[in-house]
Amino acid sequence: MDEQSIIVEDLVKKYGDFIALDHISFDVKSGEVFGLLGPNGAGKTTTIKILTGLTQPTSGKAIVSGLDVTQNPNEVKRRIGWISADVIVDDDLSAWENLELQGKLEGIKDWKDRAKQLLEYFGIFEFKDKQLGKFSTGMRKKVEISMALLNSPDVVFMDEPTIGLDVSTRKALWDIIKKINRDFGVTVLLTTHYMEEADMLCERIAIINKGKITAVGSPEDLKSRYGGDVIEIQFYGNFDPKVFEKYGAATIKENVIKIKVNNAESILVDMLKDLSQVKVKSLKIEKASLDTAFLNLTGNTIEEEDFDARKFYTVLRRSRK
Ligand SMILES: Nc1ncnc2c1ncn2[C@@H]1O[C@H](COP(=O)(O)OP(=O)(O)OP(=O)(O)O)[C@@H](O)[C@H]1O
Repeated sequence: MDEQSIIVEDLVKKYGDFIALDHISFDVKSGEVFGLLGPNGAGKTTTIKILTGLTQPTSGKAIVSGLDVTQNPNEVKRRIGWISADVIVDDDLSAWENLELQGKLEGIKDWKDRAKQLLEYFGIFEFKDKQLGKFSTGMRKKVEISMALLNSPDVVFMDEPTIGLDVSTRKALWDIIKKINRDFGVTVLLTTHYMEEADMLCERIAIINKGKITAVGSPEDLKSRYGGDVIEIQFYGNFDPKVFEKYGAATIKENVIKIKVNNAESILVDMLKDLSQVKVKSLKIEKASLDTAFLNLTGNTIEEEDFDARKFYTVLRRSRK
């Protein structure tokens, strides 16, 4: 299936003079898990807000599930689900009451059957009357996803779905996202600033930085196009760099040379003869990663300081309640 669930064309969003989205374009195929990967302030949330009809673009086109969001925001809202730290779930209500509220607010006639089906699917139906605030983080996420799937959406938007989660809950959530994508045929657009998450979860990724999309492709594609492997050789004593510089762009520091190549394994085979002429202390291969692709594309890494404290504490507060 190659039909597109989301089409973004030349989208611009300005807040006063500030350009939050600078002519971005990408599309998401039906049934795909697609990721917007970028640091804080890149424009990920702004993109989701436009696609979910929460804010208007300054210019450009945004089509979701065949409809222009700016012209049919309410119909689009009926066809999508949304999960984010800002989505309101009430910790004082039970899982069932939260679903009921969602069902009634959205005017979903068969909400009861659907809610039962979803809670059973996630294996938490027996806890339906338990107060949401008493759920574990993992179970709570299942309720949040059930709420997003209640209206049988075509597309689910997830804004930083795993922010603030511990590693094992994060990985469990990746499995759930993959499973709902497969079992319900739902298209998923998620935002993340975790490289590993984008790599593990997304069929395709758009790298977004300072309001611009710098590349779109599968993780493998981006790694091979922009990542590059690195061969690091440490020598005993002096060596002639020219012998190794011919294999790729090299950086030399004391008795260590790092050579950037496309495919380290095949280059090493060619290099064997040269290596046999010198005394090698150690040899290391660093395979291409999304980190190196991101660095090469944007000139920056997604640093820890990039971490969004506001969202993190929202999640933390909830999980503690
Ligand atoms: N209502 C607003 N008024 C002014 N500037 C805004 C507004 N909303 C967002 N911005 C700015 O637009 C830029 C993009 O913000 P956005 O929230 O889309 O980024 P993001 O990639 O989702 O990062 P985050 O994870 O921090 O939300 C940021 O520099 C932000 O400060």
